[in-house]
Amino acid sequence: MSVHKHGSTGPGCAGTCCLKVSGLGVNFGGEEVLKNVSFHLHCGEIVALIGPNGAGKSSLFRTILGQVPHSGTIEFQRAGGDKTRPLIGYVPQSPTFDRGDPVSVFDFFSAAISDWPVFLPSPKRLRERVRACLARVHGEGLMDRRMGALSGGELQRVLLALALEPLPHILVLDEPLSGVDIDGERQLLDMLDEIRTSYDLSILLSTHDFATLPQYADKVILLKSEVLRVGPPDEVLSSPEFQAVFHLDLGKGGRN
Ligand SMILES: Nc1ncnc2c1ncn2[C@@H]1O[C@H](COP(=O)(O)OP(=O)(O)OP(=O)(O)O)[C@@H](O)[C@H]1O
Repeated sequence: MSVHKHGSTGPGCAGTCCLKVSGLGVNFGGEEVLKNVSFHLHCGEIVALIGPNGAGKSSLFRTILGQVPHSGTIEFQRAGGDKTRPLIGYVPQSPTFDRGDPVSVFDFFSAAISDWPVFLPSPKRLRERVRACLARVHGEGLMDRRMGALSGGELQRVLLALALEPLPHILVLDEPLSGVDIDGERQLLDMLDEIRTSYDLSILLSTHDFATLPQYADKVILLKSEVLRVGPPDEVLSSPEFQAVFHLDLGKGGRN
């Protein structure tokens, strides 16, 4: 469980650049879902992607993950100018589990990170490994809980722990706050803040929760097929582009 440090400042970049997306375009069956999308993600930054339903947020994430053909470029920068693909941890939009499902957090986790058959007694070292992974999100106590019995916030923590094993360079989270209550939301956001500092991660997440953006996001990207506005949260939330898209005037601080 090493802590790694990221690359150097990229050309034309004020900060230490980790991901550079330039002129990105995605077309699904003739529909231009993403058009000329450009932005930079710097090391240690939390960048929030906002936009209405169907704006292309998930499509952008899947393109960065290498799952979608595209035009334009996606460049990664790592320590020592190494431009090989970095590890990306991905938390998809929250899956649902049957409330009666007997699968425990340990079963779910160990099936994902090892090939040990779940019907055999688990070796102590595997339990220790899963416990250490869950400890990254202060979730050791969740290990023997059933997946179906977790709250929205607890489920997000388990998925986050999974995305952090092995430790990625970039963490991508698709709407991590949906289905999470106010307390769970606060815990999750504090945890992301702690994780980016402890592990020197860059975090890219999408959200429909604008009120919390000024407290945790370094930068906000307003997307509606194309980037309509990018900048600090206060600036984006009080922009005419934001008002035109959401018909909301949140003013400075992001609260109405
Ligand atoms: N595999 C696909 N094939 C065809 N069209 C797709 C595919 N995936 C997404 N789309 C379309 O691309 C557009 C953008 O969808 P996407 O899921 O990326 O938006 P989103 O901003 O994540 O929306 P939401 O906030 O509702 O999750 C939508 O019109 C969607 O129907």
